Amino acid sequence: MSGDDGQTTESFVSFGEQGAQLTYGSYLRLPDLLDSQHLESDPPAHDELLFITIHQVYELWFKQLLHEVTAARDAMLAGAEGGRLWWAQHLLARVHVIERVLVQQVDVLETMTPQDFLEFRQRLAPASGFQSVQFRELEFLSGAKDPSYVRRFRGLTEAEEERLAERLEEPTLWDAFLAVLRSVGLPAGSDEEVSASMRTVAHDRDQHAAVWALAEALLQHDELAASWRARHVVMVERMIGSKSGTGGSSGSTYLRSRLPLQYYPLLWDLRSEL
Ligand code: HEM
Ligand SMILES: N[C@@H](CC(=O)c1ccccc1NC=O)C(=O)O
Repeated sequence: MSGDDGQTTESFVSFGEQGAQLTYGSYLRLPDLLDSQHLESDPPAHDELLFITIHQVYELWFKQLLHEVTAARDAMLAGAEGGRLWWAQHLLARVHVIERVLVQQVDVLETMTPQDFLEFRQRLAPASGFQSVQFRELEFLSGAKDPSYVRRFRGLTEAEEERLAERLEEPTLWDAFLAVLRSVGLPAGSDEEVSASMRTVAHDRDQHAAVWALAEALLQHDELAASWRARHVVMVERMIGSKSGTGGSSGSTYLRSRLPLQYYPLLWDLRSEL
């Protein structure tokens, strides 16, 4: 801004300010966000705020991951001729960074001792992470569709039930990858065909650089999901040992049974065939 004396003075210049005045707090809906931590314990257990905050942060990142993985899937479904494989790859690279944050975030919750967790743990039953709809949506969208998880959910709202049913219907990231293979003329009708096509891709990276890069990005996503499961179960054993879970499962025994899950077994098998 130029004053009468010709000197430029520091001032807050408004730009693009139209209609209602946006503020930091109103844009980010902070009144709602910061009023969403309600403790169950009474008198309040000191560590329950951390427990709630961590879970809410996870759910926000799950929402972001669903947004990114869905867009990557759609870009891949259009095949190589869609011209957006670079975009899928770009988004999957972001997905990996977020997933690393999710694994590292366990460290924060692990600063809680088992004694401090037990101050409010009994108040949580029958709630449990098992009921995280977005976590299950991510598994389904990635390729691990298992309708039995929907049947085991308790207390789903109608909207949540619909979201899960839709995820069971719609194409997965793996379906989208098969569309990419077909779009470059590689057969992907059966597992054997997919494996043979992947050997072709792996042995001719000059020709198939984009497809190979996407396969590696899927494998990275799979590996990071496995890292989260492994990190979570170790934290669980540190917190509750071999006790059963508030969600009614055997606890760490159940969680360990999920460690071998692979979203893309054919991409892992390929390693033995190269
Ligand atoms: C003190 C910390 C934690 C403990 C002791 C714990 C314990 C457990 C247990 C025992 C289960 C098995 C289900 C049950 O019977 O309850 C479970 C499942 C689960 N938890 Fe946690 N958890 C903790 C923190 C977290 C955090 C921070 C998240 C992040 C969202 C999370 C997400 C999940 C998910 C998604 C499942 C379902 C896993 C599956 O079905 O494969 N948990 N947890
Ligand atoms: N299932 C845990 C409790 C727990 O961690 C939890 C409880 C309510 C909402 C989310 C949770 N997080 C992960 O399971 C337990 O058995 O101690």
